[in-house]
Amino acid sequence: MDYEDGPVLNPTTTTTRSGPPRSPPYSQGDDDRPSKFRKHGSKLVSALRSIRNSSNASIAENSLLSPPNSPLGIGRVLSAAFLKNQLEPTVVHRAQFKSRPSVISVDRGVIELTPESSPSTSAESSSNSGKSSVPRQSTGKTSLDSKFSAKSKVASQNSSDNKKPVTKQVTTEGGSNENVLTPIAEVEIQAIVTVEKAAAAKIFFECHYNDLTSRDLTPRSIRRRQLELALQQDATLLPAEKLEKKRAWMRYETDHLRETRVMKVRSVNALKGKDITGSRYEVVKVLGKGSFGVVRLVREKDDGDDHRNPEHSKEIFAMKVIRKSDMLRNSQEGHLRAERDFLVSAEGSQWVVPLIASFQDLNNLYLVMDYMPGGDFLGLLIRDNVLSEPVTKWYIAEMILCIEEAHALRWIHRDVKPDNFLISASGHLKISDFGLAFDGHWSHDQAYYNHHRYSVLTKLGINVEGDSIDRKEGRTVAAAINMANALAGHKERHEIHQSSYEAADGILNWRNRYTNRSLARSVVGTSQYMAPEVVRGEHYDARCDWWSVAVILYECLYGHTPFLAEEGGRQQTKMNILASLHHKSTFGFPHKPVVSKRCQDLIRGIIQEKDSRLCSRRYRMQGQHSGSHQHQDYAGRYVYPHDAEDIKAHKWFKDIQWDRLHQMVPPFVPNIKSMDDTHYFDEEDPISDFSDSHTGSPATAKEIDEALMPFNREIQVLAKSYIQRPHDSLKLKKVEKEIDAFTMGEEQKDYLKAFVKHYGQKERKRPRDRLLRDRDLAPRVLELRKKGAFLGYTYRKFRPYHQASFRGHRSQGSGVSASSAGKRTVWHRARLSIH
Ligand SMILES: Nc1ncnc2c1ncn2[C@@H]1O[C@H](COP(=O)(O)OP(=O)(O)OP(=O)(O)O)[C@@H](O)[C@H]1O
Repeated sequence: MDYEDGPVLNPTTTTTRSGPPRSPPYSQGDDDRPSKFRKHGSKLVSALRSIRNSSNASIAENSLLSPPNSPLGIGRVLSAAFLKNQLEPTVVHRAQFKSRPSVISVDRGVIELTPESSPSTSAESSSNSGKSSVPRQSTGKTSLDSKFSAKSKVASQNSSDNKKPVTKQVTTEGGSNENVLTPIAEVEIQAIVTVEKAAAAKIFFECHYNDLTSRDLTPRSIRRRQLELALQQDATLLPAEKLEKKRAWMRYETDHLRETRVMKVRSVNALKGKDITGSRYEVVKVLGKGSFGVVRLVREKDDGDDHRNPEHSKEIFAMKVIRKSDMLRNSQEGHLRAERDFLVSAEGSQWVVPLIASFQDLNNLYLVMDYMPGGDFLGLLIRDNVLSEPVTKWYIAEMILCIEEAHALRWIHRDVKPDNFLISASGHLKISDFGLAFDGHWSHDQAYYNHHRYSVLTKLGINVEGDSIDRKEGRTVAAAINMANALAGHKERHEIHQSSYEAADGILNWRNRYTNRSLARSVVGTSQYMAPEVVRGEHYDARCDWWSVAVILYECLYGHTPFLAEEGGRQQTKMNILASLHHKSTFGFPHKPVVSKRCQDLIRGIIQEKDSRLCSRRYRMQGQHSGSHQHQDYAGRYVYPHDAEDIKAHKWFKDIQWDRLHQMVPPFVPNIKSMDDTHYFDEEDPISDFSDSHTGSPATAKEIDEALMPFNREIQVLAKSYIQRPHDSLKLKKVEKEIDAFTMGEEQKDYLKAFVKHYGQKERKRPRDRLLRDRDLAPRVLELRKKGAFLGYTYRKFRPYHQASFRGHRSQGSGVSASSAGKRTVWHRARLSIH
């Protein structure tokens, strides 16, 4: 998939570098310090206190944070507080805080305070007291700017003692003074640590209260209504039986609440490294691999917790494991949150792969889903090359219903392609991979996360150096302008406006009202299936998903996609897409296989510019009706429910019974022998699990020598040289070719290849985020983000043990249970031929 080409994040204005050297904010006495800075100091501590308190109380994932009875009420109060926090600094009302609390103390277990009158390692405190053991000049160079601004960097290099530990006096909350040794470089890092933590706290609270206040009904109340409706309509039950069912339901709800709380506590423990949540699942096989990590087939381990439901613990699931560090380096937080949020909001849908749970530990995010044993639709296309028209029609019809389901929830998928439709045990399709799906909400926009972090750093005048390329680029005027523009864009999108505050009806909605339209232009998707408006980076809407369906329809019938360029790569493919609309020669139908005129007419109807594209006429009339924004997503894009009405009404689909499709037997039903049958996922080369690759501490020389013992010296030297250079997949292929040319047995060659893969370092992409490119800061910042960036990720699906009798009318779980597999009727053994 192609991810958004977002700006590479360079947080600080390079103008700081080229402009006159700033006075280091910490280098002057309190009286000289700009009031703006003082305010930020208390703001930071206030935010920090909230994160500290929150982590103590496990608020992040823990129900101890459970809001008071009236979420709307508390939401308003809290959001007003957030808003205020942006408009003016938070005041720390604590009588004993006569001085500005030190950011140094922030990362310690206890909040410590540095009185401005006390001597300190920081220039600020030394200048205040004049009693510091460190002379004023040298401490001046150790201010925040000393690391981050070019000029003071030179000064700091000249200072021989700027990295030496010096004595700092701190006052604890109890008021006692103590001397602490703090290296000066650490002071600088601590400031960034504080900003990171404050940002994580703000992001968590804003997302949490947005979630609570943005919906009228809780999932629990929806479930209760569904139950009451079902019981009301069931004339076969006696009143006493209905009462018993209600009581049973209450017990399930109580169990669900408790188990959700347990999961959240486990996630909090896992973040502290006390529990490896993923290890509660036994890995059966690796099903697939993507840009994110891996999808594994897993079996829940029987940990003895669940005595009431012995069946429950034996279930098989597909678990998507997403490595946090890769995603953070690639600035994918917005996408990851979007994927999880979409799957949560699609609970109960029969056309979306059901999410069972989501959680995290220190290194990974986990999405546990129903296992789709039939593999993905691409696998089916690969096996059969071309499909007949009736079979194609069936699958395209199901794809249409899948996409309509996402649109009904006001989400655009943006990456519709055969690999993203999975085949369930019963043979029906379900749509998956919402990694690029978007509803335009601010919490799914990466710029929101960047803004929270970098706006404070910029205000504090902290200039992050980044890597050598940043340092080189930082000197060019163009880079400075780019940077200023990128920051201005984020600011506009995510900073609160005074007027919006005054006019606010629901304060937590302010970001959505001010969301920049540019959000609706990001170029994402897989090029072959991309609609022309997406390729051009124009404002697009849900109609882009229908274009992709027409491309798949063509592919099913002809065995290849219409615009794929054999030479020229992605760029040429995109050119072909654009050219197809103007030059008939670039888009036509091959003579073979023979395809009906009706079908070709349908494809032609959809392969059109969006304004004349076949789907729903409502798009053409958009904005003409009052209240039409009810069909717009948060970024202002139009997404209508049931928006394939014109496609469904096309003559080619005349014989499709749209309402009954999900009850009918599909043309291909997976032939599965057991509930963990994975033969539809079998690959020639087994997919390696990322936990197999060497990611921990580097192997010792002894380990490497031992691994190479079976080879002669010449091969040993060569093999060692291979693992010294970091490799990407291209380089690895080259190395493997070289190994193939060795005169040795095939087994030995395979061993050597495995050796290089295992011990060799993977070449890392340059992180998009400048903080994560800075050699000194990156490890610390990454660790913090791994802990704090995904708070609130935990989710557990409501699954009463005897679901069948209570299942809501939309729900159609297709999970494959070990003990129930034999009894299920959905396991149609007869595999129909699809030729
Ligand atoms: N619920 C599931 N059941 C069975 N297999 C699954 C399931 N979810 C994912 N897979 C397999 O894992 C593969 C990768 O999953 P997914 O599409 O979510 O990853 P991705 O990296 O986001 O994909 P891409 O990089 O192609 O966009 C799928 O193509 C499919 O083969």
